[in-house]
Amino acid sequence: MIELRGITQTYQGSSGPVQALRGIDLEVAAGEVFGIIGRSGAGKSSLVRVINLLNRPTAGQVLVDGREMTTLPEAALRVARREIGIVFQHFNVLSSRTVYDNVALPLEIAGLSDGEIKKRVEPLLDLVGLSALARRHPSQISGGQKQRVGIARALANRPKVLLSDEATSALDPETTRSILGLLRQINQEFGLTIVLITHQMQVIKQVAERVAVIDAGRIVEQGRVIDVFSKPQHATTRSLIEEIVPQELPDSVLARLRTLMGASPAGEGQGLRLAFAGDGADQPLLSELVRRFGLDLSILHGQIDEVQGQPFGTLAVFARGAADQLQAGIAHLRQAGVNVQPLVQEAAHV
Ligand SMILES: Nc1ncnc2c1ncn2[C@@H]1O[C@H](COP(=O)(O)OP(=O)(O)OP(=O)(O)O)[C@@H](O)[C@H]1O
Repeated sequence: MIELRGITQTYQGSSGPVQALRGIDLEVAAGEVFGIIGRSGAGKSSLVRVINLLNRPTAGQVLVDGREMTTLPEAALRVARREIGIVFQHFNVLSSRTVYDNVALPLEIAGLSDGEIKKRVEPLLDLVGLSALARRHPSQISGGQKQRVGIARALANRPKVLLSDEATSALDPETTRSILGLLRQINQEFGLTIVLITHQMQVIKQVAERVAVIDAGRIVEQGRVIDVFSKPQHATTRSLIEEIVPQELPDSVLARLRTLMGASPAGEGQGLRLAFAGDGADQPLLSELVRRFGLDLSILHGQIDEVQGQPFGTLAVFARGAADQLQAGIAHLRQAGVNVQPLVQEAAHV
């Protein structure tokens, strides 16, 4: 649906050229929810402006639905832009217009009659849950409701792609969840392709199917969200994931680990970090360790979450038992796809 080939964007800064995008290649398939994540300054805004055709890239091609956009003349570009709806961080609703009139605006610009506009706006307000608030002004609704207006307005021209540019960054976690849920619903009901640009891993975790990580103007990693989360390759990806699944153990847990280690004979007790991701994570692995290998397990710390309906997270445990059984138990976990790391260094740091 969207294909970016070798996109570069160079700005003329006050102290020389700034290379904001350095050869971006990306493919977003029709009907998918694709996330692009990066830290401040990574090039996200520059990329948004290229995808929604507000900026022509310095080099490279943008194809939407197979059509090359970068070479279109201005007038054709304005029409093509209607195929890409966009939702902004600060909602960009017009305060002088009612909720209804905000959603109607792009249709007025496109020249539809009042009757046609009504036929489109009413179901959209229904979809985003704002029918009862149609006559209110933006000052009379909440931030989450404003973003719902933004989403309905973005859908008014029946775009093929919805671009979400930090759409939930100004919202609290609960409202973020409800807006992301709405985007997911729209994706599933209408098969609309959604591209989410964000700096929040939480957003990627909640709705994206695939993700690309942008860093210093380059895509440094991309793939299925569960794969990228479970085996991050790049330092930036790892630090972004750290925000949702912290790897560092609290001092109190480390102290407990040290006590348990001190109380076990050499080789018969081991602190372990178990990282679960995707398939196999829901097997009764811990009870197997107890039953089959006769191990005693103390759970020290843990955070198991869900990514695309699959368990994801880490568990820190202290396992005690005969040395050979301990090693056999660890091998069993690894065979089941659990990433097992000994907590040796962590314990030493207490
Ligand atoms: N118009 C411009 N002129 C010169 N440099 C620019 C311009 N716009 C962006 N840049 C630079 O390009 C780089 C990428 O900026 P961009 O705004 O795309 O990043 P971002 O990931 O969106 O950051 P943020 O999340 O902070 O908005 C930065 O180094 C920025 O300073």
